[in-house]
Amino acid sequence: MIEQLRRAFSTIRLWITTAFKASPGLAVLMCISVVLSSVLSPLQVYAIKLVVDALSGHTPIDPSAVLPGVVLLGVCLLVTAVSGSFAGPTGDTLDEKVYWYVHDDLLKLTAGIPSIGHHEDRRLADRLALIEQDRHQLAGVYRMLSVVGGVTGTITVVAMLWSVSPTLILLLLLATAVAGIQARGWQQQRKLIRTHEHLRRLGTKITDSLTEAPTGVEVRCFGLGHTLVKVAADIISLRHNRYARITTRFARRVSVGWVVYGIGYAVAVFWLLGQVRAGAASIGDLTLLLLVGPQINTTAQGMTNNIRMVVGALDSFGRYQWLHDYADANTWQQSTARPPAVLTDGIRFDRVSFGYPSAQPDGVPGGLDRPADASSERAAPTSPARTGELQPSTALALDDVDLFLPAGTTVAFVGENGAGKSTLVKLLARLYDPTAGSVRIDGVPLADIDPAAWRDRISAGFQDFARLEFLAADSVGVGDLEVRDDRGLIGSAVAAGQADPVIGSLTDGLDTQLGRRFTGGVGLSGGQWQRLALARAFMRRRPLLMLLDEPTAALDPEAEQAIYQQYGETARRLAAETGAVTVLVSHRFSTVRMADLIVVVADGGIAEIGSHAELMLAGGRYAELFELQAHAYR
Ligand SMILES: Nc1ncnc2c1ncn2[C@@H]1O[C@H](COP(=O)(O)OP(=O)(O)OP(=O)(O)O)[C@@H](O)[C@H]1O
Repeated sequence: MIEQLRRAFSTIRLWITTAFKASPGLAVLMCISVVLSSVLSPLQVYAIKLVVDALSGHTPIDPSAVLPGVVLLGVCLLVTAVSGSFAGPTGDTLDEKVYWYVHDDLLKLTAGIPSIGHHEDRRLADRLALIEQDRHQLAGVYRMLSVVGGVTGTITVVAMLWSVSPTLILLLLLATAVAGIQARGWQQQRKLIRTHEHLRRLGTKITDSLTEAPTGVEVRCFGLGHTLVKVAADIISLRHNRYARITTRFARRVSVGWVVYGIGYAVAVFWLLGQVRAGAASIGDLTLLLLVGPQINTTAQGMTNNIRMVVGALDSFGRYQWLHDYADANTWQQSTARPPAVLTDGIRFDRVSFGYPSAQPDGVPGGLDRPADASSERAAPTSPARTGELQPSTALALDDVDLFLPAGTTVAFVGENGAGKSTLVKLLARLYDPTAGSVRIDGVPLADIDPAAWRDRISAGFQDFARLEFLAADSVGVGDLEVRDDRGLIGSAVAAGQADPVIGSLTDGLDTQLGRRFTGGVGLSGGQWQRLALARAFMRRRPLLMLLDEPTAALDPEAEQAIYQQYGETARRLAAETGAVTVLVSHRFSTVRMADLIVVVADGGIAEIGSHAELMLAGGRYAELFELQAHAYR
């Protein structure tokens, strides 16, 4: 209970502060405008009643009796006109500013998480998408003030109806009941949107695969176009049909409700007319009821809209708060140790087990008829374990691994697809923390080392390399941000990564814009992109760890040979300078055999370990695979 209150309080605080942080001046202006507009509208009606009462039954007309009503009406109209003229543009500008503020904040939150587990977390993806869709809900505190305005407006209408006859309050109650049905429909629509978000994302993803270049080739070769269009349409229409059913059901109920209200209002007018005839009510009272009539249902709808808006905003800000909590729980702030200047002992896996977050039960996307549990929406991720980052997995990619990588050595990981080689590499880069056990750097747990400081001391080349569509110089230079503009170092890295021919083929050399989507941008082949990625990896000057996870898969044999020669030289130099460990993942045994230590990974564990000569002598799995490949090349 206390925890829920604390969360509600921090959500409301986030709601209030967001608009003021995004644009304090505009937020204040909008607050003033909302309060004014909520008070002025009922006041105008009251002013008309004053005028009518002053006029009726008084001949000749007494100007002094009419004056207060006329002055009040004039002031109301003037202030409404002035505040109305700036409210629209001010509100739009504030909405835009809040949207971009939240957008930037979300990017900072997600980019600030040092692990990559959150990229695979369905709950995070759902919430990010919902926040994006609900951006108008986030647009500020002045909407909260409209609730205050709504309450003021309601009290005024109640007072006016009461002044004519307390029985007329029944009209407001009737209108509120109808508006309540409308709000309930809206609530069900929102629930459906929330619980079916994964279907929308799935549909969009399939549609994207039809329009994006990398997938477009296979979609055409396999003639998948029509099938995928149908699958996407089925998924989207499933969500749409459920939504439409709710909309129609509630539209019917609400229409009936307003017809009943209309009849009630007509009865009230005729009843009051009778009262006027009988001298029990004034013409001013009848005028007031006629004028207030349309306001009764606007007030009732305003009231329910306000409740709906508050609930919606609390929902959106709850999600926004959840993301803040998620990021806080995953920043690894407690990791403050510095990596060693040089590696003297080595890197040790100490009883390491690991399961991917997406292999957690909660990470499995809901099936078409099994939407995500909406009740989990508001639960706060108070610790990494609750975010799914470190929960024990049902499917372990690594199971109780003990492994030592001595300082100054080159170590090769070999094994079948899915054995766990890349997972070992990811743990070494601390892209995830182990589920159990620890990775130690010269005896210090990697989990205690500042992730940014550790990444500064590693260099990496991956099979799934990034195609950074920047200027060619930047695409390489960002490999070490501190020296990203140093053309001398970039030139050496380009040479080491065998990317000279790539840069040489570009019209403006290093100053060429990469990426066909940019004006004057140049498209590269897969192998050319990979050479730039390798050059980027060579930007790091004193790494303690070089990670090469099949980094040459897209290269021609000549370039691959040259690259490994280069890596061999760099590994020897670094081993002498920093005691660096070079880790190589490869399926090519001609490359693997050069390593000091070969680790055969199988089923998430270590099957064999030793030098090429030792493993060949042992005649186990490595020797078998080596012979198989050597035979194929003979
Ligand atoms: N992001 C992920 N989410 C869930 N499971 C994953 C993820 N990445 C890998 N796995 C699973 O973890 C296990 C080990 O995968 P890993 O990528 O480490 O294998 P690998 O030995 O590098 O294979 P390959 O030679 O094909 O690259 C596999 O069962 C794989 O399906």
